[in-house]
Amino acid sequence: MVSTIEPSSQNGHGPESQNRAEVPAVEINNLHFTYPGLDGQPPPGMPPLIQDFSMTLQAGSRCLLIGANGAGKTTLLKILGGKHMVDPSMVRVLGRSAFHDTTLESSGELSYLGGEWRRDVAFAGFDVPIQMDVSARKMIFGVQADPARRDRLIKVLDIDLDWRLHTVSDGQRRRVQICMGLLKPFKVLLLDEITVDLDVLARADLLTFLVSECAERGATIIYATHIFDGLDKWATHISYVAQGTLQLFEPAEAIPELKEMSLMRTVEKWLRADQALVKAARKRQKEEADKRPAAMLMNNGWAGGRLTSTVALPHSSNRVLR
Ligand SMILES: Nc1ncnc2c1ncn2[C@@H]1O[C@H](COP(=O)(O)OP(=O)(O)OP(=O)(O)O)[C@@H](O)[C@H]1O
Repeated sequence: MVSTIEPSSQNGHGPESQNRAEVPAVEINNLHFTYPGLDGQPPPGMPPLIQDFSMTLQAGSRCLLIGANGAGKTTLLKILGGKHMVDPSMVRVLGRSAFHDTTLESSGELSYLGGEWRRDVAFAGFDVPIQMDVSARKMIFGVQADPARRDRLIKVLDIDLDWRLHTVSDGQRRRVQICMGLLKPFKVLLLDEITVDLDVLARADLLTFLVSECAERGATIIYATHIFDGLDKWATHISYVAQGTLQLFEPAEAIPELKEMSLMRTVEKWLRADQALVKAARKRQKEEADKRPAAMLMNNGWAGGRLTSTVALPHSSNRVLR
C-alpha cells in the first residue's frame, strides 16, 4: 500500500520549494511495528500493531492523523519522532532516520510535542516538571531563539511573562509549554493532541499560526487529535488509521464526504462503520477461542480484547492514494 501525495497549491509553496520537494518531509515505507513483550520479544500469535503502512508527505503539508482510541496514532508519531527504533528504510524524516540521526531533534528540525512532553518541558538542557515555581519569562527566555519569533509566539499564545507556572491555570501553563516547544523553527512538527486545555481563542490563533508556518516556511505538520473544532479547513491531507493500518490517506479537498458534512460528522461515520465490523470480528474470535482447549490459547487465541487478525474495513486500500 503506497501513498504519495504531491504538494498542492494550498500548501503555499514558494519558488525555493523546488529543492525541498525532492526529498519528502516524511516518508513511511511499508512500516511494520510491534511492541515487545516482557521478554523483549514480540508476543506470539499477535499481528504487528502497525502493519503495511506507507505514506509520503511533501514539505508544506498539514496532515491530520485520525483514528479511534488505540488505533496506533501515538505509536506512529513516536516512531516518526525517533522514540521507537525501526529499520531506517521504513521511516525517513527529511530523508534521514529519526531514531538513528539524533541531530534531527537536537537541531530543532524535527519537533515532537506529545505525551511525555505534556508533563515535563525541556529547559536549559534538562526535562523539568512544568508545574515548578518559575516565571513564564524565565522558561521562555531560557531557550535560545530568534527574538522576533519568540515575540510572535508570545503574542499568538497571549502569554503574560510574569505568570508563575505553579499558580496559573492548566491552559495558561499549556500556552507557555507550547510556546517553548515551537520556539525553534522546526521543519517537521509532530503534535499528539496538545490543545486539550486551550480555550477557543488560543486554539484558533495557534492553528492559524501553524498554517502560516507551513505556508511561509514550508514546514510540515502531522497532528493527531480527537478535537475537530476549527479543523474543517485546516488540513491539506487526512490520514485515517484503524487497527494500526492506514485506511485512508488523501488530500482533504479530494474527500467527497467533507464536501457534504463537517469533519467531525465524517470521522464519526468512519468510526461507527469500523466499530461495528471490529465488534463483530471480536465476538467471532472470542467464540472460536472459547471452543478451543485452554492449552492452545497460550499461543493462538483470544488476546484479551485485541484482535489476533486484521479485519478488512470498508476504507481499506481503495481510499489510499497509490
Ligand atoms: N509501550 C507499550 N507497550 C505495549 N503496547 C502499547 C504500548 N503503548 C501503546 N500500546 C498499545 O498500542 C495500541 C495503540 O496505542 P496508541 O497509543 O498508539 O493509540 P492511539 O491511537 O494514540 O490512541 P488514543 O487515541 O487513545 O491516544 C494500544 O492497543 C495500546 O495498548
